[in-house]
Amino acid sequence: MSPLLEVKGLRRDYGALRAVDDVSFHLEPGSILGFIGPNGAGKSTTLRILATLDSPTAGEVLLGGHSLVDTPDRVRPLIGYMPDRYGTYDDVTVFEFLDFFARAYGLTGAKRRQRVESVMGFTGLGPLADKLTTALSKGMRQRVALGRTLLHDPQLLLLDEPADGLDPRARIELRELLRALADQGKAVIISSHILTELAEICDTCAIIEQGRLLATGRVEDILRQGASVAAVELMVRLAVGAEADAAWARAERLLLEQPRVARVSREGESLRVGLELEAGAGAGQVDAAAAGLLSALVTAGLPVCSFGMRERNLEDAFMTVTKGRLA
Ligand SMILES: Nc1ncnc2c1ncn2[C@@H]1O[C@H](COP(=O)(O)OP(=O)(O)OP(=O)(O)O)[C@@H](O)[C@H]1O
Repeated sequence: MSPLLEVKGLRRDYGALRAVDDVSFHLEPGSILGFIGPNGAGKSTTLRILATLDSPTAGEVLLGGHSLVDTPDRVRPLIGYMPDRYGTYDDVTVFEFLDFFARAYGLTGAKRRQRVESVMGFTGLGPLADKLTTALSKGMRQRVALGRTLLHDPQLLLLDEPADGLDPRARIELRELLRALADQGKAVIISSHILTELAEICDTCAIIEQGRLLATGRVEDILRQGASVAAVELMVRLAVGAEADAAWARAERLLLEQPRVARVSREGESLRVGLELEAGAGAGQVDAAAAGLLSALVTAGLPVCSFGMRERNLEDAFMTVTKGRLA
């Protein structure tokens, strides 16, 4: 299948700052690309350029074979862009809001009504048609924003941090909507720093840091790229109250002093540890490294109450690809 979108050597300078630096990737119809990076990595700038709202300093973007830079008017009907801050207007209902934007897209008469109703049906907003947009929950406002993006039936969806601030249920629902859109043949780019969310929804992902793409490819391949890190999770019973923070900091320091420990992050009462191994290390070497770590921790007096290997996730791969500099 030929790519719907081809991004070649994209660059964007703001004065001396290079916000996007030689970014290249492509996207096929029906696929979902996760655009992963920390704050300030260049995700929004890239998406704004793809939405024709900003111009690149250098590079080329082709959408359906047409240049986005030279012929923006030609490609705009193919693009649906949802910015990270989406506004709704006071005193308008869900129907009025969508109908207003459908008019702005040039839809008229029965076709407009049919499109608005179809979008409300798809996003599950039908029962809320007469509700004021300001009275909706964040998850529902998010759907209104997504609905607005879909009114003109675009081929490429650019969604900037759409899962940000949503509760787990709203995220799952968003994921299902995006999957359905991909099944309809639309190409989707979704940016986020919620890595675990992206792993479940995306076919491919691109990891960006300081404007540069560090890795692109299928999620499974990216996971494999960092395969020289094994993930261990351990629970420790530490002091509570005033002493707690110091006790956790001591535990993290102790872990980081151990050979092969590449990184440590705290998740509730657990510590997640990345163990660095030789490329291609077998199960025996992983087990030996884990046993060595457990023995050292117990000897050092850390009250470990559970210890086990965990499946690697996109976060582990991200940490490997970025060498943990972004932790
Ligand atoms: N209009 C602008 N003028 C000057 N610098 C800008 C402008 N827009 C973005 N930048 C800078 O470019 C870099 C990339 O910003 P960008 O918003 O693309 O990052 P991001 O990955 O989307 O991060 P976030 O999740 O925080 O939005 C940052 O250093 C930012 O300060």
